[in-house]
Amino acid sequence: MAAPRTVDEVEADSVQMEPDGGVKRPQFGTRFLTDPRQVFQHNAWDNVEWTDEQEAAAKKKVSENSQPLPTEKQEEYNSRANEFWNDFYTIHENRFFKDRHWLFTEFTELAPQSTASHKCQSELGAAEENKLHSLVKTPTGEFNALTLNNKDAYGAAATYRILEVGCGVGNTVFPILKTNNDPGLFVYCCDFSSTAVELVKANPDYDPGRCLAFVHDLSDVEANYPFPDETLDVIVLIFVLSALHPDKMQASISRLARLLKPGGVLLLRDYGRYDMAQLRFKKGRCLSENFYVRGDGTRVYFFTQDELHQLFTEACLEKIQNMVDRRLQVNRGKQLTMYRVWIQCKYRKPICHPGETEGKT
Ligand SMILES: C[S@@+](CC[C@H](N)C(=O)[O-])C[C@H]1O[C@@H](n2cnc3c(N)ncnc32)[C@H](O)[C@@H]1O
Repeated sequence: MAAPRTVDEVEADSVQMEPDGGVKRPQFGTRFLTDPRQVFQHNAWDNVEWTDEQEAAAKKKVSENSQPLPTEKQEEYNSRANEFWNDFYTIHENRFFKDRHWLFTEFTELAPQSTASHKCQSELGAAEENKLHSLVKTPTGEFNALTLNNKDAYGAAATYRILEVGCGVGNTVFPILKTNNDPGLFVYCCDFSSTAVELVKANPDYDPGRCLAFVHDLSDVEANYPFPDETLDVIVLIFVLSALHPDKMQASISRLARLLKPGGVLLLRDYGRYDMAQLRFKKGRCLSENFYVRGDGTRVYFFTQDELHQLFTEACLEKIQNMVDRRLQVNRGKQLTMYRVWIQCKYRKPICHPGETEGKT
């Protein structure tokens, strides 16, 4: 039986969401705690500096709880990973994660009239056109039925294509569809939990003319996507890469990089090393270094900025942003302080101009 997660573990930044839930919230990193006596005056403080003692205590806590579980147990969590997430969504349905309202201030690529995209479109020209026409032919396997039944749902005519991987019940997808009114927008979203994908499709805001949700395992790098390589403007990974086994991360990111157009961007927000959620793990939950299994069987890794940089650059993507967000969240009612550590990255697939590669080895 899955143990319920506490709301403190919610990655959704729900605690610091603006009261109006609107999209005009300030960017992260703008509210600083200068007077410690004011700590309970706001829900959250940005760019909190950790003391050396705090860092050392975190390191000690992590090393105390780093005895890995036996191989058989590890194998079970690996092979049944999607079942544990199915159970999670069967219990919580769409009530656990909150809509990501910070998306548009942090990732302007998701907002309407993103200039990067349209520049990208015009630069691609004829080669891109050819790819568009192959959109409805390419998919195989489970996508064949979809192709035959619902050709328009593939976004063949779109001018701006976003893919969200590990979309859960749509807390990123639906805000994008609601906020971004670009008529050329098409949003693909996938998750390896069929329960989550069913919940996305059952949402009244799910519009097959603008969106396609499908079951897909990110770590299965041989599996097809319902569109060809080099056709996406944006890929979004929100707290999903951390759910993969560390051994699968590199191949998965490299596979995703192939889907991006030249000039397309990959956006990520995920757990950072020594986040409160990591420090709360007790003995017997560690799978390997900085990788844990929760009470409900779902897994989570805690990244450093360097590790993510390595994964993206190895996939031939170039850095636009790689920042750590150290936030002090405050539960004013309970007078509790919680130190959160998240990492936010933007990496771009380089645009290779004709002749640029000549002479390079
Ligand atoms: C922490 S939740 C985040 C959900 C969503 N991105 C959001 O922000 O609300 C992680 C999601 O990743 C999905 N996931 C985990 N491993 C995956 C994999 N190998 N392939 C596809 N989805 C995966 C889970 O089913 C879950 O929906």
